Amino acid sequence: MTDSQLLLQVRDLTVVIGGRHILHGVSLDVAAAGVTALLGRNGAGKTTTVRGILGLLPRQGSVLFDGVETVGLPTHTLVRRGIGYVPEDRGIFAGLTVAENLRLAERGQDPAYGLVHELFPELRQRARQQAGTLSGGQQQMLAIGRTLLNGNRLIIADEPTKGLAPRIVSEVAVALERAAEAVPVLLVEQNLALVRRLAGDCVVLADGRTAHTGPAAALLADAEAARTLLGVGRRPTTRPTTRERTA
Ligand SMILES: Nc1ncnc2c1ncn2[C@@H]1O[C@H](COP(=O)(O)OP(=O)(O)OP(=O)(O)O)[C@@H](O)[C@H]1O
Repeated sequence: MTDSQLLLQVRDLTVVIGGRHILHGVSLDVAAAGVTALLGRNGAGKTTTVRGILGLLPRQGSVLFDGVETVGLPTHTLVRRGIGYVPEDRGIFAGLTVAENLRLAERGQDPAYGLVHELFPELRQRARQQAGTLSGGQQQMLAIGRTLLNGNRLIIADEPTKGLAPRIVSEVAVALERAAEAVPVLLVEQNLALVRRLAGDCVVLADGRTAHTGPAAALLADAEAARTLLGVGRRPTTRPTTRERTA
């Protein structure tokens, strides 16, 4: 991929919290279109990477967004430059209506309600509903829709399907698919079926480092690599069969 096809280039991102190195030099690229998945076992450093990219944690290294260095810039500047964030807890206001949640997210003169309602008609239909009474999938639509209001150029979504029932996961998959048609997405995700469906490239972290980068489909088709890097699938049995044991 050429540099011009890359929207985000992270190099040697290091995060130290309370004297402990959490990230030891993460490097990753996010393509200027589609979904790039950020994968890894629990505790590998995915959320810390996202928070480091956004400047929510003190970090060192380089984060180029559209070719411009952003390490050293405050989070609000990054947000103004066009990075939308869907945090793990969704960050919506449960006591406010859908319309109020969207209004609070407005920035600038011309919020893109047309795009948001085109992608997520339910948000228009449920404009007056309290956000806390939406289903988990609808809440994710609201959280994602909110990031599309402001002409963002990249959406970072942190485990949007975590804790959701399978039926709701499919709703969120559709929401992400629709969003990614409009804006590139960096998706932190543990649900590999969803990754297979949505992601072009993937980056795998292990122990605060980049352990693998490449096409998501190739990694997920390689059972041994998926097991080693992601801890999924069963180890091939090495125990002798009954016949071998009794021979
Ligand atoms: N504020 C903090 N203080 C100390 N240690 C932290 C802090 N935040 C994260 N860690 C540690 O850093 C490591 C990486 O955490 P992180 O949440 O980034 O992993 P993750 O890959 O997102 O995991 P999960 O899939 O479980 O959400 C873990 O060992 C975690 O305990």
